[in-house]
Amino acid sequence: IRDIARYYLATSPLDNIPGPKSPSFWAGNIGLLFDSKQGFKHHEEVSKYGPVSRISGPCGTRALYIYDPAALRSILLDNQSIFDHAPWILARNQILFGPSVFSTVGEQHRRQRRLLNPAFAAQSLKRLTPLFYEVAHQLRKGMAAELNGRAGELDILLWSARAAVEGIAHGGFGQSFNSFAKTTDVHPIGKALKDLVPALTKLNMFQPIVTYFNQMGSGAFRRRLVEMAPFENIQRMRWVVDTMVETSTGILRRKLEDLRGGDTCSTDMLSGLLRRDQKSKDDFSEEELVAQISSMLFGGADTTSNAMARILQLLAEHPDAQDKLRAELSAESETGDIPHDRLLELPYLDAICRETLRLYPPAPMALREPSADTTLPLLHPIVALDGQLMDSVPLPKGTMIMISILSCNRNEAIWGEDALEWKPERWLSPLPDTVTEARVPGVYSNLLTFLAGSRSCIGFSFSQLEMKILLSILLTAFKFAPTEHKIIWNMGAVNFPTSDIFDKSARLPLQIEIIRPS
Ligand code: HEM
Repeated sequence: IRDIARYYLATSPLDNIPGPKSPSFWAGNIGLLFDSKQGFKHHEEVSKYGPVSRISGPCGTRALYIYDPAALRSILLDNQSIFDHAPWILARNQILFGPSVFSTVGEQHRRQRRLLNPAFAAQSLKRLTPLFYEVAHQLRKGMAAELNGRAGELDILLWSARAAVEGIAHGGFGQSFNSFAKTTDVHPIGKALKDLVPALTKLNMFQPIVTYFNQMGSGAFRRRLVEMAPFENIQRMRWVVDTMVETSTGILRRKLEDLRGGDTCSTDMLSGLLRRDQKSKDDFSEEELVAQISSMLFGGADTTSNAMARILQLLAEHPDAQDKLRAELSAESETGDIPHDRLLELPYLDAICRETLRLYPPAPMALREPSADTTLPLLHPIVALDGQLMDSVPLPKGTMIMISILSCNRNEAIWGEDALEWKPERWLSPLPDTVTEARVPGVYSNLLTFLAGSRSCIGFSFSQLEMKILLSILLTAFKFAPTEHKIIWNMGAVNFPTSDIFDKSARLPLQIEIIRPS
């Protein structure tokens, strides 16, 4: 209690940094920044205070909102050992996935990334090309069957989600969840992955106590507590986690059986990993392997499907861009699927992907917490509340940091006055000097979409290849147009669209015409 009183009564160097008023003591600005309806507007409001601003975390705690490139370099690259996930996020991820890259730190995290990296290297990904084409053709066939030879309206988010889950299943594990089958045969993992983020959001109020929960008694005792909890959302979450564990365990067992049975041909990532693993000294334990499988399922499904749906919506709204992309793809695919190397070279396809992932990053923010007092350098100095110019910000240990991927990618000081416009053409000529000079620490094209450093997205090239293959098949088979329904993009850990049809669940209707029958 004394520590809590001291925190609220003491002044902090952060009090001198300008920032917005807190809309609520309990949720602070963080609540609004994650709010599905008001989140985009609040990001815009907060970003106006500059590339670093003081915001409120839960229960009136001090937090920072950051999109200054030098500060981001310090957090994500130069001092990443002191900037990691907050303990409660690691504890939550441990419950959701087990000991995977999402929940481990330090040497264990580095070892896991070292073991996983070869599976995501360019040569390994190239071998996934036929597997992704198989998924893309299944997607095209499924959509064409649903349209039954006529133009009609389809929920493109649903079809993108099916393709993304199958992409991980085929490319990641050499298996299928029957996502394109009639509903009764579909594996429940698709629904579990779709339910995970909404269920987590509804459990937000329990998140700060999750660290203590993880320290209570044995695993069996904690499991019993969860089973007895009289909350629908906790029971929904239990079903999601159980489904992920059962599915991942099943995937691993089947794969091990195949390899013991002499399978030397499978090119999926898990086969490659297990073949190498048999020779490695510090290889994964079975528990770690199951945890990585669950993490790949989660990390790769929702992000990629929402990104795909966004690209198709933009193409529907920009028929000129759609025609131009179709012309580029059609010219290359007259004799069949576009070969891997050629596909990655296509300039307009690449520009469409980069521009969409710049303006609409599917995961718009990331949270971090320094484990020691430190100072953040700034590329763009700010004027403090006492009138002084600050070119660095003192940062007390334990401060919640919101890295705004969204505001960094939309920063007009870097991208120019047209930063808020969707302009694929900007990628077809050299980028402005302000972009290169800013040295944004992203692993992808001066963008923060896939973050940077030791916790950058391990699947970013995987998702690029998968999306390009899906687009190459869809654009040459169908024409996309908007419907009369209004589409709203909602803020969240991963942004998602809803429309005014029936209810408020995630969907994105588009009008689709078949232009090349299979
Ligand atoms: C458009 C698609 C994707 C986007 C925008 C995206 C974005 C991100 C971001 C921003 C992070 C960092 C989160 C944080 O530390 O707070 C991340 C981490 C991660 N992503 Fe992705 N991702 C995408 C696709 C994928 C795919 C396809 C996979 C797997 C096949 C994947 C697996 C992961 C994993 C395992 C991590 C955790 C890495 C670590 O902590 O070491 N992601 N992703």
